Amino acid sequence: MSDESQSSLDSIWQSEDPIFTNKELLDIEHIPDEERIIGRDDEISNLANGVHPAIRGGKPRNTIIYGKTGTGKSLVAKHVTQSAERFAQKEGTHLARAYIDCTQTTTETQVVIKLARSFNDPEKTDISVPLSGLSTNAYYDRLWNILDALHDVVIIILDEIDKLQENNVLMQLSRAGEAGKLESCKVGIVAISNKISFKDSLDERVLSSLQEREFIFPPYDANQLREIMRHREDAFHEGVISDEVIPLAAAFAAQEHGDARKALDILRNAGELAKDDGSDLVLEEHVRDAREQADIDRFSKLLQDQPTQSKAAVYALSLLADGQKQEEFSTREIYEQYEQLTKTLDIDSLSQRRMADRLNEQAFLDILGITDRVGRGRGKGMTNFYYLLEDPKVVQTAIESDQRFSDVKS
Ligand SMILES: Nc1ncnc2c1ncn2[C@@H]1O[C@H](COP(=O)(O)OP(=O)(O)OP(=O)(O)O)[C@@H](O)[C@H]1O
Repeated sequence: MSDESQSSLDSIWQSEDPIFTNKELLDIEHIPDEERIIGRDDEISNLANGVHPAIRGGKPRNTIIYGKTGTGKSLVAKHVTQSAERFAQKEGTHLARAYIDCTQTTTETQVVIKLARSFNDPEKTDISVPLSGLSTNAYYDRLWNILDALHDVVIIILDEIDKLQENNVLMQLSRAGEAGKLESCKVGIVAISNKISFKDSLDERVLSSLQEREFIFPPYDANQLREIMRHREDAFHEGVISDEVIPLAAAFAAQEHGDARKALDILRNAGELAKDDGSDLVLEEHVRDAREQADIDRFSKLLQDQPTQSKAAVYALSLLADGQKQEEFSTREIYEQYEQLTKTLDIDSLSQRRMADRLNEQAFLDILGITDRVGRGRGKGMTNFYYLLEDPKVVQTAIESDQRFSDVKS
């Protein structure tokens, strides 16, 4: 390596970040201090009231929290249980908590292993919890023994509980005390879900013990989103974000059902884009670009595991919707576009009916919407009309990240 390139690297390493002083404040995993949590006082005290008995070793009340994505459900659950753990310690109560992300830990056995390992202290119990090799029942036995040996009370947060593949674990955990599995330790569950309909899949007995308390977290309005961001402004150097940045990011996130995650993502990405541009200031244009990038990322993620045929059907709809006033298109209109597209892509063409099935699946994933009404033209019966839930350009860019689609327009 030449001396010249080494010295240019040195100057990069030595330089200070021109935009951020403390970027971690904008990380999604970051749990902010109490004074940075905005607009959730009622939700915090409601949950705390249910957890309260645990401070002195009593059984916390099981709770289900519902609400759309980015409404602070995980944050409030973590904050309240963390604070309870600290307070209980002062009172001499052995309170422990565990957090399970059910999108990652999806089977009954995985959940039990994770809980047993997180509540265990092998030096104090002599109980080992291997990562594999035991039956699910044997893992349960170890979990109950660990809980009785080490803890007066435990609180288990089950985040995105609708992603659990097996509900038996909910039955076991919520009824462990009554069923005589535990001698002294008390168990409280805080279950979190984006979907109210998740209850439909539960056994009556599990449901009645899980939903001793039930809350719905409302979306944030633009004022609250502004405040949430203002309370993280010290992630940036003073004076670096121009005046319009936070209001604009708040307005974008408010359009998206008041999602705080989205607001903070836009703010962080706008800072990154400003840095990449070599700009000393974060400007309105960076916020606009960050928003578009956030939408593309979200859509790419939604679509990444979808089969090519499903992407082709959605892409056909996006081509129709692009640059037109008309927003909804009938199955027939989309199918004509889809057939041309499959020729360009050199892939098989499904029947109209099977293509429509693919579109219907995408509605389930929140990629598009469907209305059914009388079709255009005379003598038409009821037919489905489809519309995109995102700007067609964003949808196209997201799908074009799949190599097969990258050359369609050229
Ligand atoms: N009231 C709030 N004050 C400050 N920051 C917040 C607030 N609500 C949410 N946030 C921040 O927004 C991000 C998303 O919040 P959180 O993960 O709690 O949402 P959620 O409702 O659990 O969403 P999901 O259902 O997608 O998991 C986190 O970074 C969190 O710190």
